[in-house]
Amino acid sequence: MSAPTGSSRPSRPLTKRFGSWTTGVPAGSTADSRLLDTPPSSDFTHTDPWRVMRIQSEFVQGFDSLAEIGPAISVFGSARTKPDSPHYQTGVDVGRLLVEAGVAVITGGGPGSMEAANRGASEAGGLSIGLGIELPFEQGMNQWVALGVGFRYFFARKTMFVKYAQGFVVLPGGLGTLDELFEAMVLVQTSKVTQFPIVLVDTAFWSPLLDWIRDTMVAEGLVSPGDMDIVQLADTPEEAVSLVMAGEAGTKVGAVPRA
Ligand SMILES: C/C(=C\CNc1ncnc2c1ncn2[C@@H]1O[C@H](COP(=O)(O)O)[C@@H](O)[C@H]1O)CO
Repeated sequence: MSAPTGSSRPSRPLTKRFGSWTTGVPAGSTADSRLLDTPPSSDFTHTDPWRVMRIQSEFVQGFDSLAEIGPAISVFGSARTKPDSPHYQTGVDVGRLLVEAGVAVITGGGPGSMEAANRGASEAGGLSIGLGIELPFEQGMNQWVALGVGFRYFFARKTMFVKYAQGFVVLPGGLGTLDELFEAMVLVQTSKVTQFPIVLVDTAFWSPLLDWIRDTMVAEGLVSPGDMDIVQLADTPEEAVSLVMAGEAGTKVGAVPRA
């Protein structure tokens, strides 16, 4: 029997995901991946314009949910950090100190360092926010999130991390953390955001990356020497929070204030 095609495709059960109803999808597939993948046939292409409505709804939901959170700092870091890791305790302390400094804490809402920062914020009685992401393997929001917003699309979610935060604290992490860090660095480098401190926690972890940027990218003229000032290094939660709250790093001379 041949595989069903086009509109004859069997319907799938409805599944509740992140507060909105969606049709179930094959394992390993997400809305993000289906949008970005090359379509197997032209039938599929015709559904892309309608996805704009879904994408739009993510921005509307995000803007609506976060409009009144007040000052906030986004905290990034590994989803794989274990609770007994020193990085986890650093995340807890960063979350707590940010709340004590008077700001809300925004994370990706997942496990590891995200959970740690949400936990610190929550235990300190502050606003603990998680911006969850639909992943092929189901992953709920961590238990320390008080205000959770779910996203299907990484790009919509990333907009929220920047738009609703006045700075970033970045704990040790992997590719996801690097993606978020470099997005923020490029936004400052290109003056898309101003007065946006980005603080990397743990000099030993981040120095090899910064050395490579300086010794290779700057040396080859691919990055300006001044761009190294976009990020600052810290070794303790106190230092990280002090730097991010000072809010001066990454300021681009002549740039217009953020709208
Ligand atoms: C890997 C595992 C779960 C992943 N769950 C995630 N939930 C929410 N946000 C995530 C998740 N994974 C990555 N992110 C985002 O990227 C950053 C961490 O990525 P890294 O590669 O671990 O550095 C983080 O800031 C999130 O925004 C199972 O444990």
